[in-house]
Amino acid sequence: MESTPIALDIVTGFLGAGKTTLINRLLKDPTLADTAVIINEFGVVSIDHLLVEQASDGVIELGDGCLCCTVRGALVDTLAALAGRAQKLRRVVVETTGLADPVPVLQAVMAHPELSRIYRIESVVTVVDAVNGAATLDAHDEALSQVAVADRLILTKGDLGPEEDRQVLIRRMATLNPKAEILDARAPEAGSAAMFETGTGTRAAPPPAAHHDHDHAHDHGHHEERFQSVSLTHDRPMPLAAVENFLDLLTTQQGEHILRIKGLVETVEEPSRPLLVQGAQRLLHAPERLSRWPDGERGTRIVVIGQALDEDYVRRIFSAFAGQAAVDTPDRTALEHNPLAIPGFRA
Ligand SMILES: Nc1nc2c(ncn2[C@@H]2O[C@H](COP(=O)(O)OP(=O)(O)OP(=O)(O)O)[C@@H](O)[C@H]2O)c(=O)[nH]1
Repeated sequence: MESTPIALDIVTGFLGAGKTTLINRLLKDPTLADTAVIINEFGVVSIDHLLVEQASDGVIELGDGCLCCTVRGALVDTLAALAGRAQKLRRVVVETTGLADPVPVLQAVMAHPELSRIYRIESVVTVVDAVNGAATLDAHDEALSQVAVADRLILTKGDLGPEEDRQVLIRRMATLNPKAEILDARAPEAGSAAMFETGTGTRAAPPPAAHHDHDHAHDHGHHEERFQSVSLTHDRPMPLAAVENFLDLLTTQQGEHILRIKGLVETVEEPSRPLLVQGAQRLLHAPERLSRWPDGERGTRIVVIGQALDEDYVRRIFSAFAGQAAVDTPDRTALEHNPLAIPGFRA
């Protein structure tokens, strides 16, 4: 007798749109108890998996690189291993990086003789941020593709921006993908298993790519080359004010190049409780205090992902605020007093 296939759901959406936040809500839904979550990250310092609030054995982190490019093989291996191991597993949720195109991910599973038998692709859920969504769709083909292939579109951050802009974005999303249901992240279904249940049963085939008619690999090319990921680390506590000033200066000076900021900071004020800092494009979210260090390891680790980002400048201002003044780098006091004192500063 054939056993029931495991539901496979893809949660995608541009950098910082709110994928992890949504998955954390989902994991609290009791009907999702037999669910494994696979997380793929872009950037050498891994933070995402630390932020998914679940016993670590339910959450699997895939290595550095983009799921639709370098780590596709790792996903296939992970899915095969999960199927072999877990008798009770009913659903696997894959959170892609913000830059991934979900189509090649679906194709990899469906083209695999073994996996296509074990897994039933249930849905592609794309998260869109109401504040940055319009600008993101204008600037990044990846985001257009993610919206176009979705079964469900979840609109986040409706609490942050004007309702009028949100309505314009909803109309645009509906034009890009008339078949997908659009749900506000505040709706109860958005944080439950119902989000994945599209009512259409097994997808017969992966959806067509948004608007490319040429080879995927050539289309969006190599994310590792087009986007930079800068990892900043510091092993001593930093004053809260220094962290805030660093983030302010970073977004003021490099804002147009920044796609994502995410990090855990050890502060002088409360070293035992890490400060979670987050930003998406120019939007800096209010920092959050976590109750403990997720992996027990203290120290600051911040990832900045950008396009045409001035990496050297980012490192210099971080060093200055972290009190690691390098030769030629003014110290924090001088910077706070006069940010223009940074060597290489460009308006
Ligand atoms: N106010 C508000 N903030 C939100 C909402 N959804 C997400 N955020 C915040 O947005 C920031 C980014 O959210 P994440 O869930 O980490 O985004 P992500 O898509 O997983 O990010 P990447 O994995 O880096 O691409 C965090 O600071 C969240 O708290 C929302 O609906 N409202």
